[in-house]
Amino acid sequence: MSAHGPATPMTAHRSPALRGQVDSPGDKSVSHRALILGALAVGRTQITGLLEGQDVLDTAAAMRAFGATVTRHGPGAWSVEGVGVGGFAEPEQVIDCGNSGTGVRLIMGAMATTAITVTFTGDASLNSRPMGRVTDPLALFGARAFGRSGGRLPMTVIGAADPVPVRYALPVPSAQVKSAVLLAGLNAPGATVVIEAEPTRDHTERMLRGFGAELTVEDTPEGRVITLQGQPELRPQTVAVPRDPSSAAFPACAALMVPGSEVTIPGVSRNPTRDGLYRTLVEMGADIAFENPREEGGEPVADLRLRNSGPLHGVTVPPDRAASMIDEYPILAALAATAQGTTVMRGIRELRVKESDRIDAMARGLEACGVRVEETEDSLSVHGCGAEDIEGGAQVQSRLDHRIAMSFLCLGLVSRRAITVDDASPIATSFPAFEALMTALGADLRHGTR
Ligand SMILES: O=C(O)C1=C[C@@H](OP(=O)(O)O)[C@@H](O)[C@H](O)C1
Ligand SMILES: C=C(OP(=O)(O)O)C(=O)O
Repeated sequence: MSAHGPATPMTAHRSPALRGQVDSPGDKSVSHRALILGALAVGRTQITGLLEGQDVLDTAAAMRAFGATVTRHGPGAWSVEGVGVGGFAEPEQVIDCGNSGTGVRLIMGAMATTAITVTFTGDASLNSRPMGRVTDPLALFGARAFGRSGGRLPMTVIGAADPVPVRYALPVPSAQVKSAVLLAGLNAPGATVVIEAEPTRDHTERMLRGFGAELTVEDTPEGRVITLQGQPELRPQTVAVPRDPSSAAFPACAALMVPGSEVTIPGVSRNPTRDGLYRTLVEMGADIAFENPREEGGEPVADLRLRNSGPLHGVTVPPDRAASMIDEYPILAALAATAQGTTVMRGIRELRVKESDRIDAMARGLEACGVRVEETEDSLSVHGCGAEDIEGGAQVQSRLDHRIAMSFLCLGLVSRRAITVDDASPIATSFPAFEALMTALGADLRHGTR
């Protein structure tokens, strides 16, 4: 369970060149899925490299509440004794998913076709996010949901006693919605079909296949058509979680902001549904090498080597890239402030329903640091100042959003005057070692407001 403790301000000061290697954390998306599919398999799944961030710990606690035996054996080494598809027990307590949209939405899907009743809640950020995007398709299976106005948590979901399979075209590009439908489809007889017009991260599809489900993916004029045969017996797996490209983005972009930096980040996922930021950085002129490309745990990975070899230039990021870098726009916006010229990010309306309204959070924070921005409902433009000319000197609100906090702490490493984030504690949801790893590279991060 996660309770939000007292705010812990943190301040970033202009730093010397960042140098060294970063063992960045396990992938958050893959970690949630490994725990949930492990809980739905029959037998013991072994996981290495699990992200031990609060979001994932909350999912682990939830899987225990549904009857799985979840054990930590050492750093990142976990096992899950599953209860089988349809075997979830009704939890005795409210399921608290903390700050995690992925956790709550995937777990709602996983329980929606079992005849149990579950009440979900989260922190103030999660309780303000829309759940109708998940409960609408789950209703087609026969599940019912009763939440607060606007489809918000706390919410009680009554799983379908007699589920029917579903054919569903995603109205928003969302891997969470896609995954919720596929996980619900596991306990429905027959074929559940999800159609996505724009490809989103495909970890659920990859992992379902790995656990022995029959799943096909077809590219058609309508989009990607994913077909899952229901009621398989999932076989336990050994899951090696790759390192998270969304977390690696912070040391990577910090290295590209701080003059003279050279940083290596081994074993980062290069899954093409996640690599939009890295494609964008190359277009901006970044010096990045993707070394030793290989496959680990069913995902392509590579060692990233980044050199700061001068200023980057602004680019226009097209809307069709948004899904492949959806969590990286905050750090890209910070990096764009240090580039020459304007960076235009289009097709990003989904950022408004993340842990915070990330377009607004970045726009207001950047303005407070002396950076000129323009926003629309669906876009953000950042006028770069060059690495040496960001004013900084602001206290920025992190709004219970780990990525906003980390983005401004990275920007503070180059700004003239220090940047404070009012609360760095949300960083522990996805990247608990952020401060330690960044400090080891030479970043000047200090607790408090000075
Ligand atoms: O499926 C996932 O693991 C995730 C999907 C994305 O959310 P949406 O599906 O809402 O775009 C992303 O922002 C989130 O951090 C993780
Ligand atoms: C959007 C994010 O996570 P979630 O939706 O799982 O809260 C994120 O980690 O940036």
